[in-house]
Amino acid sequence: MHPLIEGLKDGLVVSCQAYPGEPMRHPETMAQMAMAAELGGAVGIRCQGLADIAAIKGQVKVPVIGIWKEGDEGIYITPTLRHARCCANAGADIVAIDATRRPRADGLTYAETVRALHDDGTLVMADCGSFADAEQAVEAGTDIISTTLAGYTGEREKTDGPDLELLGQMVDAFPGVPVICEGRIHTPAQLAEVMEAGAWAAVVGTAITHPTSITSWFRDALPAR
Ligand SMILES: CC(=O)N[C@H](C=O)[C@@H](O)[C@H](O)[C@H](O)COP(=O)(O)O
Repeated sequence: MHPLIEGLKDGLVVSCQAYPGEPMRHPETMAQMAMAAELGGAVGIRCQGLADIAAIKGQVKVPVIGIWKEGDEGIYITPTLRHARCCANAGADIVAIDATRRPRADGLTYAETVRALHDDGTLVMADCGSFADAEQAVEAGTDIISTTLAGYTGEREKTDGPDLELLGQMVDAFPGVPVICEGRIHTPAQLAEVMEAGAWAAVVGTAITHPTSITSWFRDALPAR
């Protein structure tokens, strides 16, 4: 296994993303967020967009998992080989890509995309939405598989917390392949649960780095006014 992936074992990766139109959507702000997460013990940073990848890579020592989102429906997480190569060129140590079985905009199959990235020497993380996606990703020799898209592609119910069932299926079926649990881990207790379920590492985003969502969780606990 690549030492960089070995280094993520039993660790917390923090996803630092601000969405289009949001006040914190600025590479310097995201780099500050990433540095703060690193100080808190993150073993890796996941981030979005070429400017953020470059800014964060210049500031943190831990590995950077880069994605490039284009739109917000269909295949939008690093949708093509070109997007993935740009992430790698911007400095990402690992590039996460959509690993669903849906047709890709550049006409390449998922396996062809992974092959081209491996030929470049790029490590690939498969953002899966179902067990069948994970099977395809493993067959293609992907370096890391994850539950990132569970609940977002219509194949799995959107669970309140992390999709523990899918995580368990992936861990059982693919021993030897690092499985990252990502998506809706909102509390330290949930993080402990996914690690106990066999996750190689976990990615937490919203609950650490999205103050607008966190504020709304607290606001929703207030009495009606
Ligand atoms: C589905 C999708 O587009 N997920 C994105 C992938 O990068 C991000 O919006 C999430 O914040 C990230 O996966 C971390 O998950 P959570 O924020 O739930 O901890």
